[in-house]
Amino acid sequence: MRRTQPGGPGPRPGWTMVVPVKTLIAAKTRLAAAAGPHRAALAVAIACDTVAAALACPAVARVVVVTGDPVPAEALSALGAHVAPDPQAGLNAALRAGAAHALGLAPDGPVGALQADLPALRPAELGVALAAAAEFDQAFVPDAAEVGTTFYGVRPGVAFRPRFGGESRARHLGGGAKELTPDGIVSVRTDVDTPADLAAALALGVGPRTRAVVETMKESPTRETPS
Ligand SMILES: Nc1nc2c(ncn2[C@@H]2O[C@H](COP(=O)(O)OP(=O)(O)OP(=O)(O)O)[C@@H](O)[C@H]2O)c(=O)[nH]1
Ligand SMILES: C=C(OP(=O)(O)O)C(=O)O
Repeated sequence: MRRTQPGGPGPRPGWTMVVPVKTLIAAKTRLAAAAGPHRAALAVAIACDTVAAALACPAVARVVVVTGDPVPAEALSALGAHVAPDPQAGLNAALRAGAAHALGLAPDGPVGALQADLPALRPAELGVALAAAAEFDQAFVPDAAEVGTTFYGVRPGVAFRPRFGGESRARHLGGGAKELTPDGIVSVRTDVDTPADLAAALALGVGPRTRAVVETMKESPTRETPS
């Protein structure tokens, strides 16, 4: 989906959000025991709720999903995301490929990387984070545990240098990005990797797709989620 400025030609100014989505066979392994046969469906649902919330944020002009898997590619493209191929060289390479794709779509816009595992994401809270990020050349939002990162973004014209993976908060700080922890962005920081994270996101309120898969997990713990 390509949004245009009301009354004006060309792409709407605003953030291009790059969202990386792993091949499903390798996704959400820390939820394998909890999700059983629903693990892949849960990964897709979480990514869909994340992308739907990002697309509903007025500061976001478009979302570029980077994935090598046709299943999330189809589901996320149906929501209105662009899809770029995964170079299959790890998370940061995928994000850099997505950012290059983003610059092809909107050469003068800010570019952000957003994790795909934020099922409780609220568009207004993402808007607070993006407004704060726009004040700095490079900025990031640490995850709730203050170990990893859920968002990293750069102003137009600034080199996009994501340093995700493991203890990425420290690497983003070391790379000179401004850490953003304003009030009112808890949903931007609530990433879901473990069963405890999923419980925290459910307490906050997840999107409808994640909610539906979690309900199926409770009702049919051993039967695969119907597609
Ligand atoms: N396109 C792409 N996305 C990736 C890659 N590695 C990780 N991701 C995504 O980056 C985010 C963080 O990934 P991880 O925490 O490493 O993986 P996960 O599937 O969420 O969880 P675990 O399997 O439990 O580690 C998620 O949005 C993943 O889908 C990659 O090589 N390519
Ligand atoms: C990849 C990261 O996180 P996680 O593995 O916790 O999703 C990160 O925080 O950089």
